[in-house]
Amino acid sequence: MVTWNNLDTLTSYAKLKDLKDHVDIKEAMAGENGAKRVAEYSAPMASGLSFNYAAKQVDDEVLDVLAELADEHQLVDKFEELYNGAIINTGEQRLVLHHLARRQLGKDVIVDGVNKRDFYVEQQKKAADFANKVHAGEITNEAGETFTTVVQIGIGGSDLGPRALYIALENWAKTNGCAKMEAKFISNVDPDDAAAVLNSIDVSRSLFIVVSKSGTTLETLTNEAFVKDALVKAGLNPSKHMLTATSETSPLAKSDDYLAAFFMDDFIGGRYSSVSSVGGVILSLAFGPDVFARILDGMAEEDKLATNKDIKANPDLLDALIGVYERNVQGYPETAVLPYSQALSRFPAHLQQCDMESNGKSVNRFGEPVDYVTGPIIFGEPGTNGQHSFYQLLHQGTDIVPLQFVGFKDSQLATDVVIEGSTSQKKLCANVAAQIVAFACGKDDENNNKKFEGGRPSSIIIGDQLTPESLGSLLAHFENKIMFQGFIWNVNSFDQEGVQLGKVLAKRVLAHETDGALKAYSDLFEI
Ligand SMILES: O=P(O)(O)OC[C@H]1O[C@](O)(CO)[C@@H](O)[C@@H]1O
Repeated sequence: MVTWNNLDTLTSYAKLKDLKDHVDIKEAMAGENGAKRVAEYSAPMASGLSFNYAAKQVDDEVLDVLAELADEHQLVDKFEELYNGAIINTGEQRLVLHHLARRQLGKDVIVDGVNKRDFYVEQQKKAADFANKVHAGEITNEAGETFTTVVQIGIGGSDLGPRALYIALENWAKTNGCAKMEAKFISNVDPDDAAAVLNSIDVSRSLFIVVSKSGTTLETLTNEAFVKDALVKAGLNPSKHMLTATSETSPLAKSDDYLAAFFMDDFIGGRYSSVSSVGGVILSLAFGPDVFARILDGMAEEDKLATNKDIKANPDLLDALIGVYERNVQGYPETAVLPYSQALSRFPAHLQQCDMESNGKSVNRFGEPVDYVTGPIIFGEPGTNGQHSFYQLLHQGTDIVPLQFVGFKDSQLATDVVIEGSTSQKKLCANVAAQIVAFACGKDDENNNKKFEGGRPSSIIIGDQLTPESLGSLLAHFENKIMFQGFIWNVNSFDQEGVQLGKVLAKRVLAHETDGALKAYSDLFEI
């Protein structure tokens, strides 16, 4: 049995606090010692990735105390409880089972007589069969033509993860002969979003997946109606073009308006649902079920590493612990995620939801206020574009922002040219290497304006190439990191009351049930 305690009750946390500013990264990363750290401070991840933390503000002494904290706080035992079906989501009294959708880990979890692993696998098979039939031309439009495009209608967790994964593999799939259908996404209730997507496709050859776990989200239901209207205006029968991915208890599940329905359940939170039916259907249609299965394999392999009690062999836990040291001991309020990979352009957006919706909490899992800071602000952009934007603040601003770089030795598409002695890929890699050292070591100058203090911590996840497997491992790494941080802060990372309030108020505005400031703002828009 594990015990759930606040971070500030731990002996190891008191010890950790004594290690504030213990490591001067500028000094640690200088000369041969820096080279030694790069070689030593590296934890293998799944799919050939590795987590290199040489430029983080840690040394063996800090790492030892972080290991003590992991033990004292029973972090790996808590993970075990989670995947074996304990009620970890205390706010909503729910199990947290997204790891089961990756088909591995733990005992069978039976709820109301249903084996949950079997349920998720069954839904994956259903999506695979459906996708295979669409690709084989066995499921067509009413004119007998094949479907060429699939459009996901969803928002938040029903959009960001699947979209980030699709973008990550879109061009890889084209180069590797596994691009089956083009995918598009409609999320915003701004009519320009749906209109722009509809204008860019042949609706008669398109499938639309209405993705909503609850089946009640205003934006998604509005966009569904928007698309149905376009189908009807084009003389098409919406029920021959629309699919749904939803929970079995949602209003969408009871409708006959869909060509097919795929299910998930309340035990997989929206932001952790990318490889449940929420992302599984569109990714299987876009790339084929085999590619989707490869993403799952990459996730499962990384999940296994997250069960290691040795923090140096558990990169997800180690990353989480270092992040807590930076947030709670060093007092850094943000973290930037900086992939040096254009294919990962939407990955930071997905992580923003995953991390901030999970750990942006002020009360512990029992509803009591906590006396320490919790989740950091997450933001990011792909490098090198970010370098020409907000890196100025990262290098010379008054706040220190810990950085999480991601980079690959090889490009995805293998189309490259040598210009002035190096390929574009080499230039990309040179930039990330240079940035890590520039942030850590800085640069002295007599002119203060040109002086870089350095001492700015970063880590890098590095791999050979972004493939379905490494993408899956990368996603699982961050999901697991966020989960471990939630355990450390003793918050419930699996509900999101903070985002529900806006939804309720918007409905009140539309129903004209407002007064005071809400009415005044509504009037500004003549609602
Ligand atoms: O899948 P649903 O039920 O439409 O919810 C969509 C999203 O709405 C939220 O509740 C808040 O935006 C997210 O957590 C969730 O991913």
